[in-house]
Amino acid sequence: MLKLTGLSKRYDTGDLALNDINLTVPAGQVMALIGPSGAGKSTLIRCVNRLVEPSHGTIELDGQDVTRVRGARLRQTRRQIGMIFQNHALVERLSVMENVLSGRLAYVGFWRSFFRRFPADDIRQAFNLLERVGLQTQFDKRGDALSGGQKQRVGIARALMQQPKLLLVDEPTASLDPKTSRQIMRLICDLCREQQLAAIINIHDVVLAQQFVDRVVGLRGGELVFDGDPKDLSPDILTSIYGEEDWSVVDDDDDTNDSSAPAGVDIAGAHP
Ligand SMILES: Nc1ncnc2c1ncn2[C@@H]1O[C@H](COP(=O)(O)OP(=O)(O)OP(=O)(O)O)[C@@H](O)[C@H]1O
Repeated sequence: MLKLTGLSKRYDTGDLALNDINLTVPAGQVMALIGPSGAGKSTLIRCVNRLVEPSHGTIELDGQDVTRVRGARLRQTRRQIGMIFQNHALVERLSVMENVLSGRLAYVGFWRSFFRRFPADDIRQAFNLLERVGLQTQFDKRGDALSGGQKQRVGIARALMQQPKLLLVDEPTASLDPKTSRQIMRLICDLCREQQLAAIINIHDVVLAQQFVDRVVGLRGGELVFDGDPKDLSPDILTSIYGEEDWSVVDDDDDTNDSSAPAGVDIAGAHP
């Protein structure tokens, strides 16, 4: 479980990127973080993995205050947080298997991993994860020989190799086609539920998020302006997050707008 209490961040430039954010994400819950550009989504994620130092407030992971830990404790904390990136961040010249095993780097140490001496259990776990993400037959392919969707699956398997308590996911579908985007969102959400991981997904595609996540949090100007069920994202609430827009206008070429959208909510075409 992740708990943020009174989390604020003011950058040296004077920008107040987060203002008194209070949030609890229980194990197994997938939360989408939405909001316009500059709302503070990346800052929140960076505070949690401690790439950015919060100005005020606390961050607790499974009851442990990780807000100001340093050195070995910071490394231990980061081990518990799996990251999935928009650009996959694979080592392109390494194989799929080597990329997945690199998720164990923080556990096995540099020299052992440098000589590729991973324990047999790690290799077994990597094969299991590759099977789970549908890449078991591609384990010896180089990273640069994969499609965008396949790279993202490797990124997911690598994050899970860490055996994290929390997943932080940054725009996982930004460069993917609509069908692959849905498959990747479904995979991430299913895995979080199966493995009882808390997850925060920073995502711009509101319709896609609504179809898969358990909860949506909306930020605007560093403030939390919505925290609720995806099906409660009404046009009024979307306006409170993103500002004035005619949310009922449907784009003809909007492939993600399908009948599986939550019933009773007019979210059609809600692509801010
Ligand atoms: N390193 C930094 N130094 C100073 N100000 C920053 C820094 N990073 C972000 N900001 C400011 O903090 C605010 C929140 O930015 P942030 O990147 O967290 O927003 P975001 O919601 O992730 O935006 P986007 O969707 O465009 O990625 C903005 O006003 C931004 O200009």
